[in-house]
Amino acid sequence: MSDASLPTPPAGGAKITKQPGGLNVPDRPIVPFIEGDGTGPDIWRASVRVLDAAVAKAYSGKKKIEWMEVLAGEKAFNATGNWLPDATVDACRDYLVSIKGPLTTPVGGGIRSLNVALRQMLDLYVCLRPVRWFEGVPSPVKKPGDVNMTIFRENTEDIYAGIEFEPGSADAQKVLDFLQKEFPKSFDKIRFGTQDKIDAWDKQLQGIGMPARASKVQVGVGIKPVSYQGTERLVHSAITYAIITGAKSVTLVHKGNIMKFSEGAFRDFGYQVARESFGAVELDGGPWHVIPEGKPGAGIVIKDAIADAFLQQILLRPKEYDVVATLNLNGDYLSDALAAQVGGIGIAPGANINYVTGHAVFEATHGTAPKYANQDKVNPGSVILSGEMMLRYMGWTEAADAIIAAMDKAIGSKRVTYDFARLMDGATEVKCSEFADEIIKHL
Ligand SMILES: NC(=O)C1=CN([C@@H]2O[C@H](COP(=O)(O)OP(=O)(O)OC[C@H]3O[C@@H](n4cnc5c(N)ncnc54)[C@H](OP(=O)(O)O)[C@@H]3O)[C@@H](O)[C@H]2O)C=CC1
Ligand SMILES: O=C(O)CCC(=O)C(=O)O
Ligand SMILES: [Mg+2]
Repeated sequence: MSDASLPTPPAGGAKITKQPGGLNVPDRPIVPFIEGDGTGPDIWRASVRVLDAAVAKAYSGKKKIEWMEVLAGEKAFNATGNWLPDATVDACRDYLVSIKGPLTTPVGGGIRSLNVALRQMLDLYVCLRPVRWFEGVPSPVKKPGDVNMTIFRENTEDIYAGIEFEPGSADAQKVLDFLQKEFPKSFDKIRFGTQDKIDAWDKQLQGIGMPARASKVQVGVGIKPVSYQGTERLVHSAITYAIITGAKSVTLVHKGNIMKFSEGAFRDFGYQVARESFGAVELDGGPWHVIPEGKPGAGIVIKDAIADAFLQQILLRPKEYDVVATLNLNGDYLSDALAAQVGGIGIAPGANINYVTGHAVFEATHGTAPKYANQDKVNPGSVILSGEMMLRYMGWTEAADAIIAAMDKAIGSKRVTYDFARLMDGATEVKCSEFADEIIKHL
């Protein structure tokens, strides 16, 4: 590990710590931040000014965040030769609460996702992504105000666990050989798992005039673990959140008709958690459940939906859903789709949280949007609202409320970044930094 990766704790700041029932937040907490790749630096520069201004205004200078930069992604690699230095992970662990910009992940080969790695290393099992509409934001749907959902995406399991074997590699062949020996019926379901099957297919192709090919076995294999404990902690968090916020329902979104023992298990585990931890009972013979009278959250319906149907339902009948609990990959797709319904991922915030240890890393739903890097152009709203979630998590609700109110007014002023301006009648396009100025003006 190079020394360049070691952060310098700001003098005068103190650590946030976990205490029973919540966090202990000093008046000058040290909060590590990762600037991010691509548009990350532009967005962070704009966002940090809004967060600081909101805190200064809300507490008249009595409270202040002491920011501590930690390196990850391209900036870390250039400075240290390491994409995700241990010192960065250690800082996020030691200081409990941190915030990050997006980090690039190459498609196919290359490094695995640093974003996913950080979530796994800190066991941040909930990816919390609230989706709401701000008055005036242009949207492709008729009634964007009907969308008010909170996604609880499982953050540590599923295909994102990263247990994958490269097509044509010796390891992939080992896995295929194991399946062939131990689970021959399952192996037989792999359409092109043996040379015989490939040759037979090539022959069919030649039958319709295609030239002969010398193709080999090349099967990429991924493993999709879904455990009871992983599901339990996610669904428990979602139902608890529904109780605290007075939500009407929690919907378990899965593709359990096809992936019976992974996504189907998620649904069954979810209902089990509802019954065993919250006393829910079957509604009209099941499978939906309801929390009965006399229990906290009485009346909350725990239901489920198959992911493909759910994606059309959220467009047609969004009012029927509020808290959503789902697996890692579904949650990834759903977050962007729902964000688009309320105006795009320019204002889609998120948090990765372990409610047991208190560790939390706040980050936008969007990625690095590399084509706009260093143009001071994109919407900083997602990171600003992720910061708002962070302030709320820290108990600094006055500052968080001030940001929401100012964001509302800034959007109302129609001085907005390109993503909104291109769809909003009578809007003036402003830069990323200028949109931050607009929010600060309304604090
Ligand atoms: N948590 C993380 O750090 C994440 C990282 N990534 C990584 O980011 C990289 C790029 O991913 P990509 O698939 O292009 O997805 P991105 O989310 O980075 O960008 C896709 C499109 O979304 C719009 N967009 C994104 N951010 C903003 C913003 N702040 N304001 C306004 N519009 C925005 C732009 O749309 P338009 O073109 O219409 O203007 C952009 O072209 C990949 O390496 C990916 O792995 C992706 C997601 C999350
Ligand atoms: O890690 C990445 O690069 C992408 C992750 C992602 O899309 C997400 O978490 O929403
Ligand atoms: Mg995503």
